Formats: sequence, C-alpha cells, structure tokens
Amino acid sequence: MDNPENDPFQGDEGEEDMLLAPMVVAKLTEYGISAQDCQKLAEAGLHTVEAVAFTPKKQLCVIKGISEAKADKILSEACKLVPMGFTTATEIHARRSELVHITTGSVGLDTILGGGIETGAITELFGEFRTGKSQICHTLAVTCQLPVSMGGGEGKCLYIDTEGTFRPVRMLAVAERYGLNGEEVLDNIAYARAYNVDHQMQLLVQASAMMAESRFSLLIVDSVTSLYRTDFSGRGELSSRQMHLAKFLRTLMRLADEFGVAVVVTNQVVAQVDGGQFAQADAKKPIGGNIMAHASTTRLSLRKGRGASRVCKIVDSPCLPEAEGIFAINANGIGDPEELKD
Ligand SMILES: Nc1ncnc2c1ncn2[C@@H]1O[C@H](COP(=O)(O)OP(=O)(O)OP(=O)(O)O)[C@@H](O)[C@H]1O
Repeated sequence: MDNPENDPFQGDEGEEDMLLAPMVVAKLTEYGISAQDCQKLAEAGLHTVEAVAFTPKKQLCVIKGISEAKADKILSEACKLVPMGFTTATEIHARRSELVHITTGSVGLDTILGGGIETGAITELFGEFRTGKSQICHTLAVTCQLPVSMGGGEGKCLYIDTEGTFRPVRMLAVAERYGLNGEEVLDNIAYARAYNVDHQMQLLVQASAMMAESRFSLLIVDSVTSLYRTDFSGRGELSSRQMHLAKFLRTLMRLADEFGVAVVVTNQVVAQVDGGQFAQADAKKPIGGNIMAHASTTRLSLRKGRGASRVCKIVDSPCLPEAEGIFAINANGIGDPEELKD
C-alpha cells in the first residue's frame, strides 16, 4: 500500500493540485533547517510544513533538541511557506466551491447534506445502538475511493476502530455495488484497532505520516468517545477526560485542515440529565459535552425508523439548515428505503 507505484491515487495530480498539496516537513531543509531537526519534528507527529506552521512555539520547544531560538527559526521559515494571513472572502468562496463531498450511498441523505460528507471538516454521527453509525462508516470507506464524478474523494481511507465492529465483508458488498475491485478497495483501507485513549491519540501521529505519503480522502474514528468512557471514570476525572478529548479532536481538525480529508467520527448517546440543546422528553444526548459539540463541524443525529429505514437529522452545521432525511441500511450498504425509490 505504501509503494507509490501501486498507488492509484498517486502521481496523477495536475500541477495546480501539487501546489495545494501539503508539503512534507523535510522541505524545510531547503530553507536552512537541518535534516536532524526535521526528523525530530516528524517524530513529534509534525509531518508537514503546515503542521509545523500551525503549532504554537511553546509546543515546539518541548520537543527534545529544539531550543527556543531553533523554534523561532523553524516557525519563521514554515510560516513563509504556508499562507496564514488574511485573504478575501472571494478567495475563500472559490476554494470552498472546489471542496468535494463524499456520497453516503443514500440520495436522501446526500440531498440534505448538500452532496454528502464534507471534506476538510469533521462530521459527527451520533445516535443509539443499531442506528447505522458504523454502517455509514463502512459505506463511506468505499465511496471515498470513487472518482469525484461518482461522488467520491479519489483517496484512501484510514479507519480507527475502538469497539471491534469493523467488518471488511460489508465493504466488499459496497464495492460490488459500485463495480469496484473488492481486493483493491480493501487494500486502500488502512485499519487500526485502538485500545486506549493514548493509543488512539498515537494513531493520529501515524495517520498524519501516512497522509503525508499518499492521498487519503477520509479518516474515520468509530467511536470517538467509547475509550474515554472506559479510561476515565467519575466526576473526579471529568476535567482530565475533557482535556484529553479536546486535544484528540484538535488533532483531528488539524488533519482535516492540513490534508483536506473528511473526518467522520461516531458518538454514542446517554440519557439526558440536564437541559440544553437536546432537551426533550426521553431525549438522549451525545457524549463529550461542549468540547465535542464545538469540535464537530457538522453534527448528525441518527434514529431508527421502520424496518431497515433510519432517520438522520442535521442538528448543527455552519451552512446547512436543520433538516431530516431518510436512509436505509441495505445488504449492499447505505441506500434509500424501497418505498422512496422511483
Ligand atoms: N448485511 C447487512 N444487511 C442489512 N442490514 C445490516 C447488515 N449488517 C448490519 N445491518 C444492520 O445494521 C444495523 C446496525 O448498524 P450499526 O452497526 O451501524 O449500528 P451503530 O449505530 O454503529 O450501533 P452501535 O452503537 O451498537 O455500534 C442493524 O440494524 C443491522 O440489522
């Protein structure tokens, strides 16, 4: 998978795409930063010049062998290469109109989402068990590989599984539906099981190294909060849990920004004990409190419908109205309920 010669997503970018692609951290050697220092930055999880430029000086200084003076020099060179100042709304509008959406497999769902799951952002899927969170992830892991013209992101998928619910056989069924070679599709999905919250965080360091090497369009964390529930207990650990979760989510956002990948995280719900955004009789709220709410760009609430059908509600989005769509969990992945098909 790491051999670029076998990589269908490598080597066919136009020159313009190359300019927009993230720069590997070794590029800084051309600007007076030593290869050893670049290596230290990469080992600390900063695999791209963008990652370095976005990192506060304080954090660079805690890397062994990086003094304050070195951090200043590194940051000044990185910031020259990465545009970080003001730009016009016109420029942002042009850039955003080029953003790709990845199809969910359901026309109903894609319609309310403005085309599918947004790249360069975090989408949170939350709901009770069996509402289709993992099934949506399995379908997206395949559709993200499709050409843009077919609703794909033309990239590989990185899948972090915290609950042991990953089932490649479900992906093979989706691949067949789209006429893709099952073996190639599975080869393009990098899978890791996370065993605790520190390991989950560590996997993101590896993820950024992999993304700097080859083109990924989707990063899935299924589920983002489950290990936090087991690794931290009680009110006494709430603040350290939230701090750890915030750091994890900030890193996810950085990866979405840096590599333009869609980040999809699933989340469970718990019975609501206080008021707030999701207050209703028998309402359940997603785990993670305000930290989770603020980190997710788009929040989708899933609930069961009749039979295989499920309802998805957009509860928070920077530019989509609150809306509901119906989808179905079919044998070949996420689709539309029979009664809604023409
Ligand atoms: N091969 C299949 N064909 C059709 N439906 C399936 C298939 N496999 C699983 N499902 C359905 O998918 C649903 C489970 O969805 P999913 O695993 O996405 O739930 P979830 O929301 O992730 O739940 P949890 O929180 O327990 O992980 C079940 O209702 C199951 O019947």
